[in-house]
Amino acid sequence: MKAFIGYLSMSGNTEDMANILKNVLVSKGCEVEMESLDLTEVQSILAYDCIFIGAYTWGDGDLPYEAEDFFEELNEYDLTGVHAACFGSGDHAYPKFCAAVDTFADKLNKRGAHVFHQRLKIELNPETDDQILECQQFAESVYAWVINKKEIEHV
Ligand SMILES: Cc1cc2nc3c(=O)[nH]c(=O)nc-3n(C[C@H](O)[C@H](O)[C@H](O)COP(=O)(O)O)c2cc1C
Repeated sequence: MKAFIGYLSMSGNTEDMANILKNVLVSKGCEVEMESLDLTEVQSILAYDCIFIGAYTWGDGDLPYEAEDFFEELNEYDLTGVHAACFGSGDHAYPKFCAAVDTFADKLNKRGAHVFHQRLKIELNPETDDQILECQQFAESVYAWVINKKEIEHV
């Protein structure tokens, strides 16, 4: 399976999540490409078996500024057949916890992608054993979901 992980991270928390996801996927034998979302063109990620989109939340539940071009570009594509999963770090001190994760999941869904039902939201840095496990289990669940769906589609 080929996976793409695109993320935005200002202080490294979402990036640490992305690295945990990557390590699990690599351990499953996946080929993983990872890059900052402000460098990503939507066209270039359509061929992956699964795309992971990660972002921290800014302002009052807003997307990071650097995510806006990618987010707008999604409007130009039909994502039918694309498998996607969303993740990000946030802070419960703000009223709209990890709202950027939902904004991305909703947009991908509207553009026709299959979006994994669970959204991975971590408080600040994934540093406790429970938080790390949650990230690892998320990657494993998404992996199993994609493999399962692709097998069904190919029957
Ligand atoms: C000005 C500002 C606004 C923020 N707004 C939100 C918010 O609305 N919701 C949220 O969950 N976190 C919010 N955060 C917290 C960040 O999302 C959090 O610190 C996150 O861990 C940063 O991730 P990063 O290290 O990947 O950049 C805000 C942080 C700052 C500095």
